[in-house]
Amino acid sequence: MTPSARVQAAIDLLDAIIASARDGGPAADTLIARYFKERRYAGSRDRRAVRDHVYDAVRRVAERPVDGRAAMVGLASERPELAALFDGSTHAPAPIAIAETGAPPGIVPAWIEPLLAAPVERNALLGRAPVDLRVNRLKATPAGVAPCFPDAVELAGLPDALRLPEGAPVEQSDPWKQGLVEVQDAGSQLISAACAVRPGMTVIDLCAGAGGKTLALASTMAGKGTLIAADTIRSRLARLGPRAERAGATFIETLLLDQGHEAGALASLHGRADVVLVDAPCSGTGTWRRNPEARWRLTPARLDRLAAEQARILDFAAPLLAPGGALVYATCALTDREGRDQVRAFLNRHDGWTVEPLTAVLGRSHGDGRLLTPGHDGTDGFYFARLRRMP
Ligand SMILES: C[S@@+](CC[C@H](N)C(=O)[O-])C[C@H]1O[C@@H](n2cnc3c(N)ncnc32)[C@H](O)[C@@H]1O
Repeated sequence: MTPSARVQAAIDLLDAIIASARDGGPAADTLIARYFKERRYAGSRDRRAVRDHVYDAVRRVAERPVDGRAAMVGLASERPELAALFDGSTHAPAPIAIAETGAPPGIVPAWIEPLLAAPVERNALLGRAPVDLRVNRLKATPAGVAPCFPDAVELAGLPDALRLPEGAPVEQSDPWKQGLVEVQDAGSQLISAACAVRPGMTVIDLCAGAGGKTLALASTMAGKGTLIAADTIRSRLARLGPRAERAGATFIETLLLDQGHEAGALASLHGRADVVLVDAPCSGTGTWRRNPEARWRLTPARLDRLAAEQARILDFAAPLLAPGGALVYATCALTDREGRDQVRAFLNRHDGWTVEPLTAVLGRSHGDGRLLTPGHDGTDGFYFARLRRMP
């Protein structure tokens, strides 16, 4: 592909990404993979160049652009060498008209800006994310694994964490293939640690997804006790199976819930759990550095639906706790509505609960819980709180 044809390919892909964000379709990574599967003539350098154009354009724009050309023309307005590739030659984009300015730059969509928690450093939301590893204590120790990753640095206060530079190809390494390590953001590791699980406990990970945090809980529980991973999406829970096998976490049970009718499947667990983790579905505002196009997907109506769902999940989670048990609420969201205010509203709706102060190495105290941000902590953004059901 010529350099100009790569720019046109990026424009075509951006068109697809914009439509998908508007209509709730597949993620950008999936669309890019599909695009190149159908275009075998593109070599690895073409693919890398097109992908870089696409993500540079996505990262640069906060509001969903009208089309892919507007996104790329906006990027070209800051890069003369890119603007020169709009030359109208075969497979190239048409020249940029004098009045054509492209999509304006921005970090946070204007409507979300006032909803973000006040301490959030807006400028750091689109920074580069490192690769964090969690050592799986079921199979390894940090001291045993560290020599396999000479570039890794330890993270103070997170004894099982190792940090590698952005893009490190961990999944090709033997320790990953053998289940000695998992890729997991340090913020997620901190939330699992806030659950303070111990071997022998009964623990429910109520929004387990593909089990990132379930596996961390399994590691701390040393394979002893009851650990239930529940979710409403079968395909996500199915991804936990092979991961758990690789990690040697064979004691995990999975529970598929029926959206809107969760209470039935959970009835036999009422009053039994020592710890319930609610890692709720959320706006993902804390993970924009990994999914920058998520900014183009979120709408006020979607945020309303998410906030209502978070409250509903908390309400059916609460009866699962044994007296004295701990409910840990977490979201990778940085809006107060989904974090601080959601926890306060739960405490206002339910009698018999107390807040447990969290003294983590990272984050800041915010409302009844803790706020982690990319700018302050170098992790993805999270809000989490630990609540205890009074005995
Ligand atoms: C933030 S993700 C969980 C990520 C996961 N805990 C991890 O660490 O990888 C939220 C999950 O909640 C699930 N979910 C959505 N509504 C739910 C409900 N009503 N009950 C249980 N899980 C739900 C979603 O399918 C999604 O997998």
